[in-house]
Amino acid sequence: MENTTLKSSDLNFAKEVTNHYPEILTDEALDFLVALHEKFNTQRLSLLEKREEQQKVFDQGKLPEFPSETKSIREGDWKAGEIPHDLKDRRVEITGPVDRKMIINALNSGAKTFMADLEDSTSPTWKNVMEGQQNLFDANTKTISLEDPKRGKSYNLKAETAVLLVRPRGLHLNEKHLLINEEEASGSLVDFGLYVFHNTKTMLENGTAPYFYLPKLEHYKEARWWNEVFNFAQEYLEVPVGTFKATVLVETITASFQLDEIIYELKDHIVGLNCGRWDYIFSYIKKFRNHKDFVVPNRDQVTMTSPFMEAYSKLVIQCCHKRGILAIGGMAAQIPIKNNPRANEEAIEKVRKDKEREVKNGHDGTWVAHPALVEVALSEFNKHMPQANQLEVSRDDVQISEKDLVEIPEGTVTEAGIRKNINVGILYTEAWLRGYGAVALYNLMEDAATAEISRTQLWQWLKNEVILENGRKFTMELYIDIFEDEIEKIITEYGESNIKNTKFELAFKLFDKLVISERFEEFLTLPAYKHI
Ligand SMILES: CC(=O)SCCNC(=O)CCNC(=O)[C@H](O)C(C)(C)COP(=O)(O)OP(=O)(O)OC[C@H]1O[C@@H](n2cnc3c(N)ncnc32)[C@H](O)[C@@H]1OP(=O)(O)O
Ligand SMILES: O=CC(=O)O
Ligand SMILES: [Mg+2]
Repeated sequence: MENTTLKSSDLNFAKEVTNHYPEILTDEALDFLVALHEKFNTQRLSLLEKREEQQKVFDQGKLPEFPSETKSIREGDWKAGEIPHDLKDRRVEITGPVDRKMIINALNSGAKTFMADLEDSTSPTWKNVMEGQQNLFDANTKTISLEDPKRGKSYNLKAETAVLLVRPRGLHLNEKHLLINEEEASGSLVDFGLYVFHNTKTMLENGTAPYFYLPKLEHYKEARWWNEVFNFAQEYLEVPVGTFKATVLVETITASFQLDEIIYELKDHIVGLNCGRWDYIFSYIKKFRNHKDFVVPNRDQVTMTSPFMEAYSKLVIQCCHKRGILAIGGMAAQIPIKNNPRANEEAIEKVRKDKEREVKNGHDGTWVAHPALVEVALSEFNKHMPQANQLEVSRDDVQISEKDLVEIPEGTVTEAGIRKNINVGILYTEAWLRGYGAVALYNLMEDAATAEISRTQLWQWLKNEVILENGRKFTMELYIDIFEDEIEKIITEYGESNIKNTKFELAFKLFDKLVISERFEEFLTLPAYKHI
């Protein structure tokens, strides 16, 4: 174990913390968080600064390139380490927040694996984060259960459950309720640290191990940081290097240019890459937002068959299989539609087609957002992939260039698209402020990544005063007109008196500021986090 100079007495709770969750925040666990913070927080902050420097380069009109300094890694003949037995077949992965009921439902859903999410689909209130850790602990000790007396329902684990993976928060998010040496802790390190501290022993006894999804990486040096965090934690907890496993989300445009490098940095721990399509679209718009003539059409016109999205997903498959790891697909946003069988059938058909495309392209697995979609995805993967995975599919036929990865999708920007972005963005922000990180809106799953697309598009269209399909220019005046109109609609729908019991007033202000500010906010959750 390494010597540290900070002690747990250097850790304080923010004054608004009233529940210290003594079973989760034990003295020993806090010592571990302090050690992680001391060793890795400064590096985390400097990686975030590097992101800002990179943005300045993009703002000058530059585009990403395959890095010259790592050519030998890209061209080298090497493979990542072994995939453990319980991660070899990941044909259907269900995802969802760390809510107690949803954890039980997801583990029982029939999916091969379950990604318990402290990121895109969790609003990181102190309660959500701490209770989430308790729920994960209870899931691993198989003691998790829940009674819902109002609905007369009991929730218990089935004999056979999905393999558990956990997604900690991204590097950009602080945990403001924990102050270490007067600095806010890192959300990533708190989520990761508490999880491995409390669960490693039990998981190893159960024949599995702590498995992670690592979100929003922008550079291979961020993968290196995570690798060092894994190594440090494994040594601290006295388990062998390579015990923990990671699947990295490829959900930033810059990561696509460094796939081999990311795998290489994490090669003792990595078992897969995943196409996080929603954040990827967000990142694409965000990074090139200041490029001349860069306009991405309405959100619903950007799909997995848009050339830049197709290029990226195929490159992920090719690169993963070359290095012996799994290429997991992404999330179709459709969820089951109650009380409208025809619309439901259409939604399910969209999911089916998406999964068919993924498996035929060579993906080894995919994501679903809802238990009722497990069967749809399973049957597509079973049909086209009878074996556990398709690592043998090399996709050497695919040649993806730097240009292919950034090709601007064709389409239109419409007033309806603007209205939808405002409406969905506000509804999501309001829910997030109340502690809900994933919601169903207009029969689609919305979470932080999809909401980011909405507000980033508005910012970018407004800044560039794009010409809409109807020939009008999207000026500030037009934005204000539409925004006020959309607010009116929400107020009418909810009723003046009900609005007072919601977070809409704050959501209106926050969302409007995100859109009209001269300075682009890197993540909408950063200003919103001040309010939860
Ligand atoms: C871009 C990305 O990062 S994608 C990954 C992150 N996002 C997600 O994981 C979103 C996951 N999905 C969800 O959170 C939910 O499906 C929502 C919020 C979209 C819709 O949830 P609901 O409105 O509760 O849906 P619905 O009423 O149809 O749920 C029916 C049942 O399924 C359960 N359920 C729904 N989705 C899930 C899920 N993902 N995992 C586990 N259980 C679920 C509900 O809890 C409910 O259970 P119950 O019958 O025992 O009460
Ligand atoms: O995290 C997944 C995404 O699509 O974003
Ligand atoms: Mg994401």
